[in-house]
Amino acid sequence: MRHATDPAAPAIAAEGLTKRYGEVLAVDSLSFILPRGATFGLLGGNGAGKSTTISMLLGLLIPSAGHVRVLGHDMARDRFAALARANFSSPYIALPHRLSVRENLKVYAHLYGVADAGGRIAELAGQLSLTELLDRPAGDLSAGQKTRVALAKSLINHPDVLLLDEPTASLDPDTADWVRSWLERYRAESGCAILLASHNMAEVERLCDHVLMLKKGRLVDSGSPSELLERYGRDDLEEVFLDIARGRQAG
Ligand SMILES: Nc1ncnc2c1ncn2[C@@H]1O[C@H](COP(=O)(O)OP(=O)(O)OP(=O)(O)O)[C@@H](O)[C@H]1O
Repeated sequence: MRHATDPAAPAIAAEGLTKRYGEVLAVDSLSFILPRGATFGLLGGNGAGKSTTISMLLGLLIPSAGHVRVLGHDMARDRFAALARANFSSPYIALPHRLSVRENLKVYAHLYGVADAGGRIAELAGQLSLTELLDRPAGDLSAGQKTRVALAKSLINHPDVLLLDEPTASLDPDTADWVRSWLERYRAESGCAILLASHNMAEVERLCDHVLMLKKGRLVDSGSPSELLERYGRDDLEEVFLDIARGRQAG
């Protein structure tokens, strides 16, 4: 049965979230709460469990143990109500290549039941400088252009919760900066909660209110960027990341 979304519920509440692949404990008892309107960074080295976590939060992977609530909905029992109000972007998910950008966005608009699909696509294309690309096949776009299309796809349903896996991974520095400014503005205007997995520490420092540091699937530290800098006695988050990755203790 679908339940109405509880406006007081946090965007995401994960409790004891665990994923085991045979011998590999990809995510190990991860608990956190992402409040409405906040931006959290999910950090960790290669294989730390970021993508596995995001997949479980979206209900694409069933946890081996633990629970996730998105906007108050238990993802094990009531995930469609949550998914209608959430969205995601990942560089690992390719859009159908032969469809044009517009056709791709239309498919997603219909999947999410967007009332004025054409209007919403035109609006996002204007905001994300995609208007000239709308009638090109998605497969012909450059990596950076595909990233902007993926971002448009992730916003098609005006989500309340946005999961972004490496949103600026293949963008040149100028376009990446533009996307970061855009995300900052979007969050301020929409009140959307964002969970951002990134290897770019400057990006995390700029966009995130709070950072979750994963190592081998475990949450090894967390705090606001400024709290982490102070705790480790560092000047930038990249140095904190290296301290944690290399097992150095906080100051
Ligand atoms: N389908 C799978 N089968 C077996 N092991 C898997 C599977 N998917 C992920 N893993 C393992 O789970 C662990 C976490 O992987 P995950 O992709 O979540 O890490 P990540 O933090 O997203 O890494 P990266 O930064 O490299 O993208 C890794 O040890 C990985 O090898």
